[in-house]
Amino acid sequence: MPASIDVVFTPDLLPFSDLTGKTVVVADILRATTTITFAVANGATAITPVLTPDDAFRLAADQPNTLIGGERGGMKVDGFDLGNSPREYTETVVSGWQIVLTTTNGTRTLQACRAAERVLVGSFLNLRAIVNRLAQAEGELVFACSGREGGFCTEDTVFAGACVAALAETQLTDAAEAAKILYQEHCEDLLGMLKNCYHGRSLASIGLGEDLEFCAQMDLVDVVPHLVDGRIIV
Ligand SMILES: O=C(O)[C@H](CS(=O)(=O)O)OP(=O)(O)O
Ligand SMILES: [Mg+2]
Repeated sequence: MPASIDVVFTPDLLPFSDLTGKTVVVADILRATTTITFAVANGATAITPVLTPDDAFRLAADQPNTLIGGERGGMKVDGFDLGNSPREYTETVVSGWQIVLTTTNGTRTLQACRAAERVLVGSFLNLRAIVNRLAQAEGELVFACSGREGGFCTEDTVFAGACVAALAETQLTDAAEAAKILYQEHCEDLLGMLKNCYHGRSLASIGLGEDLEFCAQMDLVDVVPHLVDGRIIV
């Protein structure tokens, strides 16, 4: 069991946390870490998070068997193979392919956590698998919420709180305690929480409401994606 748990609400707060030697779980429920989880569960060989579309085009140009995915403003970038909807990342589409991914919030958070000892990728889709892995971890555990354009978001914090609630008997920071309370407020209706939160309403307004139902699914897959040398693998 981890010795302590902290929750960092936005990537802008990460520079104030020394991640050295710690286990970090990155959360971007809407939608990057849900998409990554589903893609690797469906056989994507690796996912490389990058900051910009230009970085993505440059990196993919050097590598065979590579798809480029991600969004800006929630929509697929011109010239990309895939957007940031997890529903696009089916076995038929991604099995055997590596993916270069850039999104507004999630890939930025993944990049910001590289100093950590280990970086895991969490979502409701693999919550049970993440909790089982963390129950065997020692040392300090940090949940890095991706938030939205530097601000707080409910859905990532609720996910962190769900994990905190499952990891009993661990010392919690005030932020981890607050995340647990927010989860307890929403645990009976995760889909309702996704439909009501700012990001969920914004995705629905651009025709991506079906993603909310997808991202609310609990324990759909049994994988723990993790970052190794800048690439996410299982
Ligand atoms: O694609 C998403 O859902 C968001 C984009 S935005 O914040 O809605 O513009 O990106 P993510 O990095 O997955 O939060
Ligand atoms: Mg997000």
